[in-house]
Amino acid sequence: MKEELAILKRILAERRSIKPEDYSGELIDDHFVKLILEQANWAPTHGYTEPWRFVVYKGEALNRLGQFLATYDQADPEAEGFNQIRFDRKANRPAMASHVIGIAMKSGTNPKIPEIEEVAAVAMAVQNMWLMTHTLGLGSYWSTGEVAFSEALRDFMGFDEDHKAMGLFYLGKPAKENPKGRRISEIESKVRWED
Ligand SMILES: Cc1cc2nc3c(=O)[nH]c(=O)nc-3n(C[C@H](O)[C@H](O)[C@H](O)COP(=O)(O)O)c2cc1C
Repeated sequence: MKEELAILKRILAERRSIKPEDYSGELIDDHFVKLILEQANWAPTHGYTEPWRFVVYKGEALNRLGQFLATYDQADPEAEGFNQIRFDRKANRPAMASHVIGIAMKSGTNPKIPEIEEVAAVAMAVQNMWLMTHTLGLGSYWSTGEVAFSEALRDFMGFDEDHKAMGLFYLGKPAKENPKGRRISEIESKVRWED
């Protein structure tokens, strides 16, 4: 038990956000991606709604995703202020990863389960994936920003109006050691006990 506790504490504290710029470019075997996704499915939900939905992008699909992200950011190359360098950076970023997992939430139909609970459940599924990637020695991070929750991303991912897009989960082999974690304040400053 003591050993399990030490391992769990270490995994939770040492999981880091590792971005595509810090991936080696090596590909991860799909088998590991499936392992990661299986653990996402163990996230808890209220009422077994299991609202998480994913699309895995790999290979050429990463370039299609990049084109979508760059075009969402700057649709018109003829527009004043169009920045080609920025466009290319956005377009090329997904292909720096081995896989990118598109995250969506399927809206529930049970009025007793408000959307905030479904969002929380999807976030727990993502945390499961994040802990898995870290434990497998892989790098990952949840990328959001304006596009993450857009109908445009939902449509690009091929989900209908019953779904909400919730961003992208980048996956790759880290090129270097994970950075040290940082938190702004101690847990004590965020907790009040009442007795
Ligand atoms: C819901 C969510 C969305 C995030 N979106 C972004 C993002 O768009 N860009 C980014 O650089 N990091 C994003 N992150 C990662 C955070 O920057 C990161 O978790 C934070 O800096 C703490 O670092 P750590 O994950 O290594 O502990 C997101 C994290 C969460 C939980």
